[in-house]
Amino acid sequence: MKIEKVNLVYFSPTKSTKKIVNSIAASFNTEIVDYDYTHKINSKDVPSFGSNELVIIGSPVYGGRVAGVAESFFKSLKGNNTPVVPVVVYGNRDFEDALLELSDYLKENNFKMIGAGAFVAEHSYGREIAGGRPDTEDINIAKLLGEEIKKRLESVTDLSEIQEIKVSGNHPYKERPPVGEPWAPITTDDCTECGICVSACPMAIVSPKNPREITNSQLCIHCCSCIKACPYDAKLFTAEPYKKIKQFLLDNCSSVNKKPKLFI
Ligand SMILES: Cc1cc2nc3c(=O)[nH]c(=O)nc-3n(C[C@H](O)[C@H](O)[C@H](O)COP(=O)(O)O)c2cc1C
Repeated sequence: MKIEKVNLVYFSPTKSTKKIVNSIAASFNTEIVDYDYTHKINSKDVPSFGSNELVIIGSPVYGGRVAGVAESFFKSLKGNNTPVVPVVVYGNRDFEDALLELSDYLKENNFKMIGAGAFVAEHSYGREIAGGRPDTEDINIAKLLGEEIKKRLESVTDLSEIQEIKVSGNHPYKERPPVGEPWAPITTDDCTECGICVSACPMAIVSPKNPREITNSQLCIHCCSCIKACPYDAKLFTAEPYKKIKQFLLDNCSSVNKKPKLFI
């Protein structure tokens, strides 16, 4: 069957998910439409897709699930017997139920899953955990997934000829952590007020007037986009919950680097 367009739809505060979905699309020599929803995840303006389009949908894994702030967005995407490749990107701990969850939302909305993947990237919480990922090997594996999907689509005349894919994960999904006391990054004296963090924050809570200030800590999703974007390393987390998670990650997830997992 002929694919007229490839759509990339993703939420990616620290840009690893963006890299992976772009690499999967690399082998398609057709129109590629980039729907980067990182800075408009609460938008009601959500695209719907036709049966001759391929959609590659990506989310980071937060707590073994699809990023919570993006859940409603992913649920609102509409297909029309549209081939889809759901992708989750995780920081070398585990992706648990995230890929199953994402694929469930898409199947409920008239998408047909023809391939899927869970990829590893540097953990948002620090370079010590899977630093440098996705690396060349990860990118090549993402490209390979794209090539495989392309071949599969080209080899059939109708989507019904492609067997639906099963991914790993459990029902009910892992519970999201309870909402505790809010915590947000602090700013050190190295801040030059350049404002890069203002544009990096997907929740728009770094004050444009004073980038040292977080306007609403309750909205902080701890994605680390401001921390990673700062050229002066002037933003960091010092809160206790962060320290605990970071220590856990250093103790358990920093020595053995996991491989991407493809479902094709
Ligand atoms: C709040 C939060 C929770 C996370 N939970 C997990 C997790 O459960 N398992 C894991 O391996 N990585 C986890 N990570 C790491 C991210 O999934 C990983 O860094 C991912 O590459 C981020 O995607 P992005 O670069 O597209 O923003 C978490 C990161 C954050 C910020």
